[in-house]
Amino acid sequence: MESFYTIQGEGKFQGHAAYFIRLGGCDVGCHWCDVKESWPIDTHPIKTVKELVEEASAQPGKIVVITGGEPLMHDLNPLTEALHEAGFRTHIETSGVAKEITGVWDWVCFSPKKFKEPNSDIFPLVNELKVIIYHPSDLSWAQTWTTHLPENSLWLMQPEWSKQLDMNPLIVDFVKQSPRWQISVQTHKFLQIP
Ligand SMILES: C[S@@+](CC[C@H](N)C(=O)[O-])C[C@H]1O[C@@H](n2cnc3c(N)ncnc32)[C@H](O)[C@@H]1O
Ligand SMILES: Nc1nc2[nH]cc(C(=O)O)c2c(=O)[nH]1
Ligand code: SF4
Ligand SMILES: [Mg+2]
Repeated sequence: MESFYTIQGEGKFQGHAAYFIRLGGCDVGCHWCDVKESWPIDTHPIKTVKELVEEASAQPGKIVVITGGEPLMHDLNPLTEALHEAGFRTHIETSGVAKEITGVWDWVCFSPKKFKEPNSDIFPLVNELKVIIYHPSDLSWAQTWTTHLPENSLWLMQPEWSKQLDMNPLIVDFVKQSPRWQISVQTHKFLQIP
C-alpha cells in the first residue's frame, strides 16, 4: 500500500527510526482500525521485493517494520530473506490471522483481535503481545493470551486512540497492580508523524 521512513511509535522499539512497509489487504474487520484504507487487497500499487529493499536501503535506519493491513495475508519469506541479506532487522506488526505464518523475524509484535482467531503457530514466535484496550472488558480478555506465549515475551496494553481518555486510567491502575504488564501509547500520533 505504502512505505515510509519514520519513527516506530509503539511498543518496545518506540522511538527508533524505522522503515515501514505497509502491505495491502486485511479481512479481520476491527471497527476501530486506524488504517481502513489498507483493507482492499488489489487496489494498491504493486512493488517487487527488489524495489522495496532498494527503497529501504536509501535510508540510514536498519530496522524495517512490515505492517498492513494484515501482512501475513502474503508470503513474507522472499521479502524478509532479502531484507536480511541487505543487513536489516525485520519486525512485524500482526494480528496473527493467517493461513500460514511466513517470514524470518527479529521481532514479532502480536496484536490479537476479538473479531477473528489467530493462527496458534504464531505463539512461540511472539516477542511482544500488544492488546488494544477499547472497552473495560478488554483488560481481562488481554490476560487470556499470556499463557500461550514465551516466558520472556513483553505484554503491552495500548489504548484505542479514540477511547484513550476513558481507558488510560483503567490501564494505569491495572499495570500498577500487575507490573508484568506495560503500557504502549501511539507516540507517532502525538508527534504528528506517519
Ligand atoms: C493497523 S495494525 C496493522 C497490523 C495488523 N493488522 C495488526 O492489527 O496487528 C498496526 C497496529 O495498530 C494497532 N491499532 C490499529 N488501530 C488502532 C487504534 N485505533 N488505536 C490503537 N491501536 C490501533 C493494531 O492493533 C496493531 O497493533
Ligand atoms: N510511526 C508509526 N509507528 C507505528 N507502529 C506500528 C504502526 C502500524 O500501523 O503498524 C505504526 C505507524 O503507522 N506509524
Ligand atoms: S487486523 Fe490490523 S489492519 Fe486489520 S482491521 Fe484490525 S487493526 Fe486494522
Ligand atoms: Mg499505525
